[in-house]
Amino acid sequence: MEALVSLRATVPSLTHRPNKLSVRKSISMDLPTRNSVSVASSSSSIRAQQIESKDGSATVAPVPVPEEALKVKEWEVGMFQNEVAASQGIRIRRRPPTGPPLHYVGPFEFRLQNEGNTPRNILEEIIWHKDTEVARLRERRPLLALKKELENAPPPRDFIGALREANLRTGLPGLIAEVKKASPSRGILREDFNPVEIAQAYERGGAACLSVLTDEKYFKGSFENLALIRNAGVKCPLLCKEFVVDAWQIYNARAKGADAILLIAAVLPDLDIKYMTKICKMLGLATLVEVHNEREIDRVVEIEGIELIGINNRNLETFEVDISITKRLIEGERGKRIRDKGIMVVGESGLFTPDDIAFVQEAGVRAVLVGESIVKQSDPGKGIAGLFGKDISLSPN
Ligand SMILES: O=P(O)(O)OC[C@@H](O)[C@@H](O)c1c[nH]c2ccccc12
Repeated sequence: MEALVSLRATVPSLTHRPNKLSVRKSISMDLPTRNSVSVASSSSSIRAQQIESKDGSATVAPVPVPEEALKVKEWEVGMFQNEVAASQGIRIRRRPPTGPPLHYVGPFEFRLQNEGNTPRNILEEIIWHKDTEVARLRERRPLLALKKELENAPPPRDFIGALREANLRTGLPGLIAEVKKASPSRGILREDFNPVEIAQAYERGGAACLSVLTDEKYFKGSFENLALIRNAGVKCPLLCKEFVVDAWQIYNARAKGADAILLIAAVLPDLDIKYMTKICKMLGLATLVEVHNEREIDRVVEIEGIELIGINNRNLETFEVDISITKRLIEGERGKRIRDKGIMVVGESGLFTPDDIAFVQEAGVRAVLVGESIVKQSDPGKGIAGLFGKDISLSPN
């Protein structure tokens, strides 16, 4: 049996896009386990209203009272973001598309599993989790409080300048060495994980900059690690490796001592990247904008103020790694455009040997971002010499 749940008249603010609010749901009598429907009583704060359903018959549907209209509005914004993103080829949805918040769906709550509520891949799962995580954190420390903290933050250092300098000094790509304990694709990379010791070893080994993972749930990182490394006196500029979905996170990163932050083009529409880059500039942070395919790099190159683009050889949706992606994305005309604009390119992920480094250098990168191959070594500093095939520390012995 098929039922059409029309939300049109339940959310007055959405009537300008009524077609987006008709949700077709299959409800069968003997509920199959994969499409199970859980039903709970609706909130008492919902008023009922008569609406016309598709076939013209009148039905009763709930109307949110004003204090809850805000939640609906938030949901609407989320949906709108998903649409803008999709128009730019972004497949990652910022929020689960089935909504609005449960009890607006009808006189009963309907929650259909595996019908849009399930993330399509790991990146989408991370983003959905991040969105709620940030909303919670933001409530506890509003932007205004965070802005105050900035006054006491250690001053930002020149991330891109350090990469350029290292490239000139060694004739090899400047190294961003990643402090990485684990990842969803590789599991735990290092059991005895002391972030400060690893950071100091990287610095001694000749890293130009460090990348510190701050996501807790999926990468076992933390902002505490970032602050510890900064406060231990490590001089290499620090990249905050986060999944940014909200400008609040940029202020937070700077407050913790970051010198640069990652923005992922597979997640953020152009306008977000543009305005987040502006905020970063204002705060003295560099942005590393990460891309993985032609469409993303073409979008990013045209955004005003972009200075550093990272090409991730790992597809964050499937975990597949292929270092020839770096080469493919900066070949020919596209590469020329990037060089003409003076944008520095970073080759990211899956780099293990001197041959790998030579391959991406030949392709045109002037910096690399490396985690697994060096963090796994008993002495991560010596791991750098192994990666480059030579000692690149400032005082080689
Ligand atoms: O450990 P690897 O394969 O050397 O990769 C490092 C870095 O490129 C990778 O951790 C990374 C690149 N982009 C990301 C975005 C989020 C989390 C992690 C990443």
